[in-house]
Amino acid sequence: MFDGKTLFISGGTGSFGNAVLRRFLSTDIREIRIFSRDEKKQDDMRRLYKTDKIKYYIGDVRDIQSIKNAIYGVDYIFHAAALKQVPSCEFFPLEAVKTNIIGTDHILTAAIDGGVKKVICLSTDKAAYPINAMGISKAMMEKVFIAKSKTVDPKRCVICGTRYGNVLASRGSIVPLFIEQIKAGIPLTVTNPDMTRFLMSLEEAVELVMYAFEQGQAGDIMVQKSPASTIGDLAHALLELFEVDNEIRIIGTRHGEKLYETLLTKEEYYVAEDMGDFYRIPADTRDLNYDKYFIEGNQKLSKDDEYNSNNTKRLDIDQIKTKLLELQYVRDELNSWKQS
Ligand SMILES: O=c1ccn([C@@H]2O[C@H](COP(=O)(O)OP(=O)(O)O[C@H]3O[C@H](CO)[C@@H](O)[C@H](O)[C@H]3O)[C@@H](O)[C@H]2O)c(=O)[nH]1
Repeated sequence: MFDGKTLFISGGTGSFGNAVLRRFLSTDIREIRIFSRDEKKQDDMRRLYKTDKIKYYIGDVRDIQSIKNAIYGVDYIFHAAALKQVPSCEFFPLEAVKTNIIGTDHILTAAIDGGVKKVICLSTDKAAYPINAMGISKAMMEKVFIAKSKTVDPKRCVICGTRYGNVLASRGSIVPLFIEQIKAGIPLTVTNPDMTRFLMSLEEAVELVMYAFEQGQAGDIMVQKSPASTIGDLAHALLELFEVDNEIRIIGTRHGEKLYETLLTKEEYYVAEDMGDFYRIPADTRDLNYDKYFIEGNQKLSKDDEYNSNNTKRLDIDQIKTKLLELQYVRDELNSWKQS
């Protein structure tokens, strides 16, 4: 489906963008446009990939003109640009509003005007029952793309999204931090050992976006069924893999953190379509004339549960080790550790 097509990735210099590139570079895709703010990271990628298939665009989703300048001839968009760190968004919530909410509207407006055929917006479990500024801004982002998807004929442009949990070993996340601490011989800083998180690999995150690309209809949010672990078990799994016994230091929950994450709220679980390895949360297609719809009320709501990191499949320490060893990054770190 991507043969001869041009794909635009906002926030394309991040872990997700690089994983998409690894998947597409050997295909017959015509062009991949990396759109981001950071010229240094773009330059690093230019040197790494050394291919004409990738074109680099400096711009910011906060500035719609910079998107318009880069969107001519684009067929599809993966919209990954975001402020994604929970603690920093807690201190700078307006920055999250500007990038995650208004930036998404800019991407969608430019996409519709520019004749883009499909846009996949990446969201997070933290958008479900959100309690922190990052999650609240992502929840609003979802509302923005669902509303926007109704303003355009899907034959012209389909707008949909994905929601996923913690991506193992993504930049700035807990696995690289624990590995750095192990290598430095210092205590592993665990916020709360009983906290649970959904665990996905980067490849699974790309798989979910590809699934949304193939199956997503206007306004859909696609969710991948994922296992979870406690943070305490994750720390122990890494200690066992590296065969070390660093102290585990409990540092307490950080600003805006939840004890567990939700991928489907109770209300969504009720309407979601089970698609095997995935759930599809369809957009509510009713209009504002609610009196037409009174018989469609959600009478069954109370009997169904939500889908969260406490009630999904829980990995034990051995299973976490197996999952970690699937990651090239962990294997590389482990090899260089064993050689040193
Ligand atoms: O020193 C630390 C830092 C974090 N944690 C814990 O590790 C887990 C994961 O933390 P982190 O890797 O920082 O990710 P999250 O804050 O859960 O957020 C990530 O995962 C989300 C999906 O849930 C994405 O939306 C975010 O962009 C991404 O940063 C959490 O339970 C933290 O409490 C520790 O135990 N010790």
